[in-house]
Amino acid sequence: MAEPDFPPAQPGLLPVGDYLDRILATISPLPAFPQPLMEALGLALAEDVVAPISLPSFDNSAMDGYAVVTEDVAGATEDDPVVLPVVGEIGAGQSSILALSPGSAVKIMTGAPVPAGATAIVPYEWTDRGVAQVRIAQAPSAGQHIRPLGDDIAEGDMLLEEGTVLGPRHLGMLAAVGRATVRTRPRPRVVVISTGSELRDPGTPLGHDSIYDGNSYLLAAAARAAGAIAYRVGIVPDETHAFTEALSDQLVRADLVVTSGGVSEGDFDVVKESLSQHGTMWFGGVGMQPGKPQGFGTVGDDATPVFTLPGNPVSSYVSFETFVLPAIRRMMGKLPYVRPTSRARLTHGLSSPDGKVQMVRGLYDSDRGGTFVSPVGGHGSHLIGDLATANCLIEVPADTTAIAAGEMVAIRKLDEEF
Ligand SMILES: Nc1nc2c(c(=O)[nH]1)N[C@H]1C(S)=C(S)[C@@H](COP(=O)(O)OP(=O)(O)OC[C@H]3O[C@@H](n4cnc5c(N)ncnc54)[C@H](O)[C@@H]3O)O[C@H]1N2
Ligand code: MOO
Repeated sequence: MAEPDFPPAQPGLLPVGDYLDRILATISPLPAFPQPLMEALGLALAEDVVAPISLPSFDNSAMDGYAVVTEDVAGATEDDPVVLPVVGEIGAGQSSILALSPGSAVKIMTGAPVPAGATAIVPYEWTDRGVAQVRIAQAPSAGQHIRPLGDDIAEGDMLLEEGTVLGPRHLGMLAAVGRATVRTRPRPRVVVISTGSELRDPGTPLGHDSIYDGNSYLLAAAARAAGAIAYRVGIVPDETHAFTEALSDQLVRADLVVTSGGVSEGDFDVVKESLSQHGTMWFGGVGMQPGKPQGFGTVGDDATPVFTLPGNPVSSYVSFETFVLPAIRRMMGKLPYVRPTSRARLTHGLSSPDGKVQMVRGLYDSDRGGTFVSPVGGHGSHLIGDLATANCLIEVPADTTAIAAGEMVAIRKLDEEF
């Protein structure tokens, strides 16, 4: 990874776009290597794939029937059928009969190689299905039901360009042309650590002063949904040595680390305290609400990128969406890095702080009249119930303080593949 290039502690808020640009300039795509096809599902190709063979790789029959010479059966009708001797049978996977002599027919199955000299296939339905000889009651056109060599793919064709994200149909085609492996960028291993002495694991008793650790699940699930391999490390208490130890233990298996909590101004903000010693870590305010307090840098011998996200659940999630998701996609070589925006009509007016991009949780719905979006819940960054109801973020620009109902806004659809 490159050295992060951030301004020294600056008085104002760093604009969202500047912060993201600096993050992406620090992150490098992971080295590519050949992977078996089934491991490559959802990964970006790191090579151009050229067809090593043609498909079909030989002329073959599209029907179960008889291979014939078209001229021999040109006059065949229901009332005046043509009768030909059947000189053999070819199944799929058999090339026992290499050539057909005029005046005869060969039984042939779907997918079987068409013998040289045959110019059409007569389907069973046009015949009496004879074994020693066959009665043909309809004339095929030249080439009928023959799938010619190279009809689909020609050897040397460009099949898939570098950067293509491989889906089931791509993998099917790669296998069909004989590729067992493809060079792809692997899934980054993302370690998620949540900090806070008030946190408890779901399924354990809750004290009157404790809360369940929702964030490590939220962030690890978001990392997995983004294509990463997510390791959810349990809770680390607000103690500097505990955090430092947990981090150094985890670095061996991490391509990227995400922490939650401990980055604002509190007396127990251990993440900031522990990592501030690192020359490459930047902590500061970003012009976004929720998600103002942020930290990013690289740590350890391998310069592993670390994102320290704010602890409020909605802030953590919005920060992940805005900064970590693009970093994971860059590591995977998946373009675009940033989730695209689309337009929707606002059903209710909303207000927004001046000088910060506001990420409002929204619920969109599309019908023939267009896409409409309603803000969900309030501004509070603790409102995880509302976050779970939302299916998009409404992005309000930093210089906009109010938007009236009926106006068009930019939304990011959270559950859509891109
Ligand atoms: N004096 C100031 N106080 C705060 C400021 C500020 O500028 N000056 N910024 C506020 C903003 S904005 C945010 S966001 C939070 C960020 O705080 P931290 O990152 O230090 O997070 P914590 O204090 O540890 O926790 C905040 C909040 O979130 C809850 N939390 C934490 N971790 C989890 C988790 N894993 N699962 C569920 N909930 C979690 C935690 O209990 C707190 O309620 O700081 C503001 N304060
Ligand atoms: O910016 Mo904090 O992230 O509002 O809640």
